[in-house]
Amino acid sequence: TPLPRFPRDFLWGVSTSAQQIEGAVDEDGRGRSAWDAFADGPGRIKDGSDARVATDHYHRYREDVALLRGLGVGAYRFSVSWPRIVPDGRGAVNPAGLDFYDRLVDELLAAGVEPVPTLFHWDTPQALETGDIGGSIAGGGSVAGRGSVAGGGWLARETSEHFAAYADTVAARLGDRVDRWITLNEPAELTLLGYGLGQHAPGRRLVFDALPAAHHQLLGHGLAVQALRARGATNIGIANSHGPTWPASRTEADSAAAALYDVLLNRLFADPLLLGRYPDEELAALLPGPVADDLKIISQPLDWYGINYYQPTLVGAPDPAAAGPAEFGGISLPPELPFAPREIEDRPRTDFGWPVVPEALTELLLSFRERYGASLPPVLITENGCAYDGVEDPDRITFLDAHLRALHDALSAGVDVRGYFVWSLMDNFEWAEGYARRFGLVHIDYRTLTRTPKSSYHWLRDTLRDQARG
Ligand SMILES: O=C(O)[C@H](O)[C@@H](O)[C@H](O)[C@H](O)CO
Repeated sequence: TPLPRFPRDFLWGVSTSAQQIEGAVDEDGRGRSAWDAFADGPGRIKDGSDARVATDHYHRYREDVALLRGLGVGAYRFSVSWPRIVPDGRGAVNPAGLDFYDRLVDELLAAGVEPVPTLFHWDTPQALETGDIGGSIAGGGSVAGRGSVAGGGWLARETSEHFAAYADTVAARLGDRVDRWITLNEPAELTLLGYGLGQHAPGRRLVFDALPAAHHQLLGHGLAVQALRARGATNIGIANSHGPTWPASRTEADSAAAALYDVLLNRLFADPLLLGRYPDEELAALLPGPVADDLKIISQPLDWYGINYYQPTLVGAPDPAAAGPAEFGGISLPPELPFAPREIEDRPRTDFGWPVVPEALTELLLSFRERYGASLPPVLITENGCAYDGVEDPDRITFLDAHLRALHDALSAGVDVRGYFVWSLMDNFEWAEGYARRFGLVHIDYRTLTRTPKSSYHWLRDTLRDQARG
């Protein structure tokens, strides 16, 4: 059966991020990012690769914009590379970096595709992580004539302020042509995987001592909103990762574990923005700085709220009888974590092993309306997608079709959702998984960098044509 009809002004788009597609990491004055440094660490990336070339989008962006035009989407969510614009994360701006996004934005507008930049998608300038300035060097320490300052990346409050200064620089250059802005991508994942478990850059395994990185990202978001508004922006959102948390059983232990997981992965990153408070007093007490004042900055009203949805999480209490530390998604969890994610059974799985649960997207949106009510601005699904191999990808078509129906169910139930962005336009560098996981609508041959639209690309093009016919 054909897809239900979405509103005429529904925003259809696709998403990517700079570190995952651009390549050209040493070109035109770009500084080093935390992911450049992380990928240089042996065994950090499963297939031993790095993002030095990725899909070479930096040189092939015209071809990629032509693929967007061919798809018929109304918008393209990409990210701006902070180290390409401000190589050391603070101080000197790199004009050649801004020139690249000028060219990309002009190419998009000429193709009738709205540019939707994310200011930060995990590629923290390495100099902010290590404190080295004047040419980031892996491993920290200062070299004569180069100097060093407090490092620590998002563990450091300064990084929030440097982020706002960078946001202002980008808005000053692109604000005349960009209407819709995204401050951060998934602060929850960066906090958990980058600072908590060490699975992602910068590779810190601080467990609960990672919490300051959460607060400083949210503060950076708030300060960036102020900077964008000061430049006249009127259409600002964030792209937060969310998914329902299901208790593994009705036992008190499992319910408590699931509730804590939901606080740490969902509510810790939504409540401060939408309710102006942290979901838990004890947790808030662990955070550095004038939290109450910071919350005023963090909770400035947004014009819309972005949700990245992939899957629900089944959570139970750690199994005391378990032989070793709990594992989840190939990540060994620190024993002090009072919860353990469990595998969701009896569901189809993507080639990444993720369960396919479209109805959980409906559940998530209804629960958000329930919890945040009038504090929830219009919603955009800023990412949804799946990893499957092959140019012929019927499973991806089935996945997208089912999630669009689930989204339409939430719309019909009155949730104010205004758009949907597929992750991703093309296969790309899937972080610690390297190039082994393919999320694209367009296949990339990493030897020749040839782009080949997959059957899902054609399906989405026809679907959008059909929707436009109305
Ligand atoms: O959600 C994320 O983790 C990121 O935003 C993307 O960069 C990922 O590549 C995608 O989600 C697939 O995992």
